[in-house]
Amino acid sequence: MSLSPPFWRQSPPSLSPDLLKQGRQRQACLTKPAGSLGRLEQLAITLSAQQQRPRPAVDRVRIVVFAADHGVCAEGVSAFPQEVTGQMIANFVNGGAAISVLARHLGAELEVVNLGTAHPLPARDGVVMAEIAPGTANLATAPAMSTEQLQAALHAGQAAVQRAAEAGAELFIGGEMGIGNTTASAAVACALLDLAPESLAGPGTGLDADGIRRKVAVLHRALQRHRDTVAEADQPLTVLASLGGFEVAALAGAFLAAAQARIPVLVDGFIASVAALAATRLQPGLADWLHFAHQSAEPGHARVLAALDADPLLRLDMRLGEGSGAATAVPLLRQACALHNQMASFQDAGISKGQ
Ligand SMILES: O=C(O)c1ccc[n+]([C@@H]2O[C@H](COP(=O)([O-])O)[C@@H](O)[C@H]2O)c1
Ligand SMILES: Cc1cc2nc[nH]c2cc1C
Repeated sequence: MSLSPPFWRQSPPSLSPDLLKQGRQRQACLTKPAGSLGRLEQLAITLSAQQQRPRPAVDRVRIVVFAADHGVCAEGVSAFPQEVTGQMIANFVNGGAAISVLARHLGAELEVVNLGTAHPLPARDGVVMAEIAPGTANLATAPAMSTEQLQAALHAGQAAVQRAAEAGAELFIGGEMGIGNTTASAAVACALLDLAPESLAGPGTGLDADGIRRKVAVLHRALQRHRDTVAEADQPLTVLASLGGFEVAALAGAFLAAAQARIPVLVDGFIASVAALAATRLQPGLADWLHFAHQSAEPGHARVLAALDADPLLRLDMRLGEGSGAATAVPLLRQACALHNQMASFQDAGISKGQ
């Protein structure tokens, strides 16, 4: 009996050249000068090929917020205390968080997945309990997680996508919540991109200049501590295990699983983009399935987007996480689809075509 490889070893499907061509042809006959709807045109064409339908739609949007704590908080790398992660889980399901408001506004489904908080929380309605451990280990002094924990996080991402697919999701947004996760994400990006901590560490939730210097020093120590392991062959996975967070790994798993389920992904801010970077290093074909919603105010995000060759749709100086930047870009995707699907053609409207 041959065992199939784990889902993160399977390449995502490629986009149908026929549907891409059909989409381009449709855009060319709509009543507008060619190219005049700018990036909205390609957005609709790509969504059409991703969804394998000539008339794409993003009416059913699934937002999943993966939450977890980080041992590296012991180094004083965040402006906020660790208990905020658990407190925000309650806020998400009580409807008071920014992403709760945005999800309601969009008519999107919001799911919260608890991957493990420092002070374990009781089970409650509206929270998927998928605790791996009460947070990661301190990545400055030890591997953030074991291989088994990494695999559990990847599978938690896949399971969330399976629930989204069963609910008929037409677009997947992966959000995150984890005090300390800009340090873990910066560490992962430094290792994957071979960049110095100075170019990827930023204020996160609001560190001052002294705080950022401390964060940079912690990142230097972490990269030194893990330098032999992260140079190994299976790099994206060892980097995620050594330096990442449960929610970062779950996002990477979710993005890969979404592509395999042919669900387009709208990527949020710095942390989500680092997860996308690790996942595309594992499976380069994932890039065809990702739309980048915004450029966060977290300074390292620009570097990560450049490495992904991504030009995000919005620059609003947001730096919240939770999937909030991605949710903010959903109306653009909806408008791109409405224009593609509903505009009259030159022929139908009896309008003369240009050259
Ligand atoms: O998405 C972003 O670009 C982003 C930028 C800065 C901070 N965050 C959020 O802030 C938290 C991490 O910040 P910190 O300072 O605790 O590392 C975490 O819950 C993220 O969702 C998110
Ligand atoms: C209040 C608060 C809300 C958040 N949402 C995502 N990260 C966050 C960090 C803090 C501190």
